[in-house]
Amino acid sequence: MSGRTPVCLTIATSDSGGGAGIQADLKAFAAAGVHGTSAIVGLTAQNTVAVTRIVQIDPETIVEQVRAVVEDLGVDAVKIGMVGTSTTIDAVARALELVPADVPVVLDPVMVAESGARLLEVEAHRALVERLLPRTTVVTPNLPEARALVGGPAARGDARGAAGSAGDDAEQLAAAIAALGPANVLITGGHRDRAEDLLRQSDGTLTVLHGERHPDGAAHGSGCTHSSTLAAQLALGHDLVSAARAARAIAGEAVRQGLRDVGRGAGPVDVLGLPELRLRSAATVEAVAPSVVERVGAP
Ligand SMILES: Nc1ncnc2c1ncn2[C@@H]1O[C@H](COP(=O)(O)OP(=O)(O)OP(=O)(O)O)[C@@H](O)[C@H]1O
Ligand SMILES: Cc1ncc(COP(=O)(O)O)c(N)n1
Repeated sequence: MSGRTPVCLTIATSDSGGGAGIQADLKAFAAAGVHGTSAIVGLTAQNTVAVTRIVQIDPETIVEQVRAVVEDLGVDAVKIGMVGTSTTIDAVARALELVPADVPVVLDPVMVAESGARLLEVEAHRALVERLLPRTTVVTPNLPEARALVGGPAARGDARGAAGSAGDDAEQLAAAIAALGPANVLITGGHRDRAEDLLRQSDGTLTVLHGERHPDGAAHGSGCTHSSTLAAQLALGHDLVSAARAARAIAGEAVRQGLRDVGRGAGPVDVLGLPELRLRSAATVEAVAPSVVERVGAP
């Protein structure tokens, strides 16, 4: 990577609760030390308990956001998150034509929220597979999303109930997804017993990314944080295996230190280490305050 600050672009949807989506992506970019930009394709009225409204942004505005970023700032890696509908997927596919072909694209095929709400219309599955997967450098489904990509049931409850074990079908699923066009497939392990990720590279090489599982952490936004960190690591010039290891480690840590005291449902991950930041900013304020405080007049 040259001396220029790397730029990452997230093409995704806003989470008003700040745990997932665009908000999680920009935090993950900042935590990785890259400049984050965004093309917002939709809005959710969402908190840690429910998603109560979803609105799509019009297709031309989606394309224009990507154009504005690409033409001026340049883009070193793209992350795609919740896209919602086939109309939006079509706009995202058109927007990707503005991104140079050698720029890596990480696709997190978001389908169902942690709180259970459906985030990708069922009839949009096909568009996602046909329009986005062929331009994808790494697709990062969790186990239920992996099953849905190859035509299985999409409901998160299905896979939560059948949380994977050593004998689950991640390897076969990764091979079947690879046949749909993405260069590499990374099946994330949040819904498996051991929180292991499985990376299948374009040459068929399989790598298991181990890490501690944090059952008592807070995981709303773990997938968004993972895929954005992966994109940022690629933008920084790291090879895919190193980037995937870093994404696994950082997402796991963000779950471990997740904000269980925020919201009544599944709390948001914390990729920045907010308690530590709070201490540091208090110390900074302490350090600069004497130089800016001037007492004028009598009490
Ligand atoms: N409880 C956990 N402990 C440790 N690591 C975790 C845990 N849950 C998820 N991870 C890690 O976080 C990353 C994201 O995985 P996950 O399977 O949760 O994605 P996801 O289901 O797509 O997330 P989301 O529901 O936010 O879209 C992976 O690297 C995974 O191993
Ligand atoms: C806008 C948006 N994007 C992605 C997710 C998935 O994240 P999670 O499964 O952790 O709820 C979400 N809930 N909302």
